[in-house]
Amino acid sequence: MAYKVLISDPLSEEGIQPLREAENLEVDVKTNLSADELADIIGDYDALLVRSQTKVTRDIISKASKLKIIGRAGVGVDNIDLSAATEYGVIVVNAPDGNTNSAAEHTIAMLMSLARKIPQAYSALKDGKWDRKTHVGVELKGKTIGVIGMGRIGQEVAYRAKGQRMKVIAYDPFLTKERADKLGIDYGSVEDVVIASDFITVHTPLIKETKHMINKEAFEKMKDGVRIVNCARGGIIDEDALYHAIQSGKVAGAALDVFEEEPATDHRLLELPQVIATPHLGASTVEAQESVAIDVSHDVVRYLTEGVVKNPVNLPSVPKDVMNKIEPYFHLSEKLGTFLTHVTEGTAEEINISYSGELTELEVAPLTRNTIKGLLKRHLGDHVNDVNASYLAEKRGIHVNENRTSSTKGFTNLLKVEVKTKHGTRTVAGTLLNGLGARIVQVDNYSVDVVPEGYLVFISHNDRPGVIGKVGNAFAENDINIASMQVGRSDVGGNAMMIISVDKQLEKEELEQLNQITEINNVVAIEL
Ligand SMILES: NC(=O)C1=CN([C@@H]2O[C@H](COP(=O)(O)OP(=O)(O)OC[C@H]3O[C@@H](n4cnc5c(N)ncnc54)[C@H](O)[C@@H]3O)[C@@H](O)[C@H]2O)C=CC1
Ligand SMILES: O=C(O)C(=O)COP(=O)(O)O
Repeated sequence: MAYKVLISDPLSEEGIQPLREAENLEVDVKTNLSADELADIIGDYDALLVRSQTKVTRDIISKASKLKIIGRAGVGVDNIDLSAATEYGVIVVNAPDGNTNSAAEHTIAMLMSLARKIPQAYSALKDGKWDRKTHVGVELKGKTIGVIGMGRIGQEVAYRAKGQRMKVIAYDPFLTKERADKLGIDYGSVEDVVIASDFITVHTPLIKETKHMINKEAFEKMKDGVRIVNCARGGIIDEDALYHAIQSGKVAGAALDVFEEEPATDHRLLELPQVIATPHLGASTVEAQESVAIDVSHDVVRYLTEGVVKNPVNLPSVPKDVMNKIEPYFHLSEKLGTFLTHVTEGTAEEINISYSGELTELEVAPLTRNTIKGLLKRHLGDHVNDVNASYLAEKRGIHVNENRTSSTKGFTNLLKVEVKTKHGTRTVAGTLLNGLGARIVQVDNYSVDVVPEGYLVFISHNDRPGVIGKVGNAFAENDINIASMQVGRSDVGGNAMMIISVDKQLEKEELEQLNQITEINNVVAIEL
């Protein structure tokens, strides 16, 4: 059956060609949907592509029973409920690089328009007024511009501002002195930037930490006559505080491309002559739109066909070369998790995952997620995936510890998973044998050699003569073929276990028959 993709904001037609050309993909473009209309149809779709307009709320995500991926053709994902997406196992991807240049150029255009009052002069002239007195501007040369947020766009803006012969002072939690020196700019705290600047431009994401970071207190610290630019996100600047700072004369002007509530057609800031504005046009160029749509379309196709993406937002990104190295262990890690769900009694409280040998040199976080997925999937169902596995474990109060050890027990690589419940601890370890594939090599303290595949029967029993024969007879009586059998014991006459590979899943009665054997304490049928 074909995957269905919904595009709910206007995207470049050239940019979505990868979707149109992909096999097995049906693309619907339905823009300007109300929240209710989107909620009504989202259940039919496997992928949703948006810009900043569509609000992808928890309600929408909860109704999106088939949804696997949300693609944001742009940078900011504040219109998408990321926690809900993660919880429901929906991966979110964006296109972080495609609109950097356009947003930086727009910021500079706004900065110059603000300094020279171009929109106000244009508007007056269009109204038939040749007014050269009201529209006297200020120069940029020699002025200080404060850049808050020195990511992709902030850096490009700083670079261009230097081209205007401005002094640049910046703040970003990741900006180091070395980097600032290299860029030929000053750096300081938010307060340093706010105090020193004639112009302030913000380029952070809108997150808890940045919401209203430019507020009443910040305005009070600024130079009189400061000018403000926001081409990042409405809400980074407190709009009420900005309004009052302009009215009081503290702020000489503001250039705004973004607003707390969009569309912002009826906003009191727009009534102020000192405010110039555009309707969220930072990324609206032919080039940027084509680029972001191409990037996000490729990720959607890749995810639906191969399960990999380049720009994940709610999953750490794993470089391709790293992925190639860890990929062979994926199967093993999930199977170890699944094996443990069968043989563990009670609810997992702690999961300890140890990586040894060659594995210690690899980026193992994706394997940890995959192991957790294996541990949760049997009870929670197929909606458990790489996106939500860690979240679901955390939500259930399961502590997951990941560590690297030198103890390889002679294997070149060893992946050991330990699950602690109220009833005790169970351990299983596996390895990837060169040329032979995955093997389970340890269950608790017993060494075994089991292919983690197909149907297994796990028997705990007391080490007595004749048990193996009785088990063999029971299998023969029920016409069940044994492909392989592993037996281990702690000490002579003590606890022992068997792992038997069989050709089919055992029926309930067959398991009960095995349980009747006096020496047997427990029998579990495992499907891997
Ligand atoms: N107006 C428009 O159409 C467009 C707006 N944007 C917006 O521009 C903003 C920046 O985008 P990019 O540069 O691509 O993102 P980015 O992720 O490359 O840069 C954001 C920077 O903000 C920094 N940051 C985070 N918290 C901070 C804090 N508390 N104080 C100072 N800096 C902080 C980060 O360390 C990072 O370096 C985003 O909000 C994005 O949504 C992006 C493209 C177009
Ligand atoms: O990429 C971003 O963060 C933007 O703000 C661009 O938004 P848009 O795709 O033009 O609605």
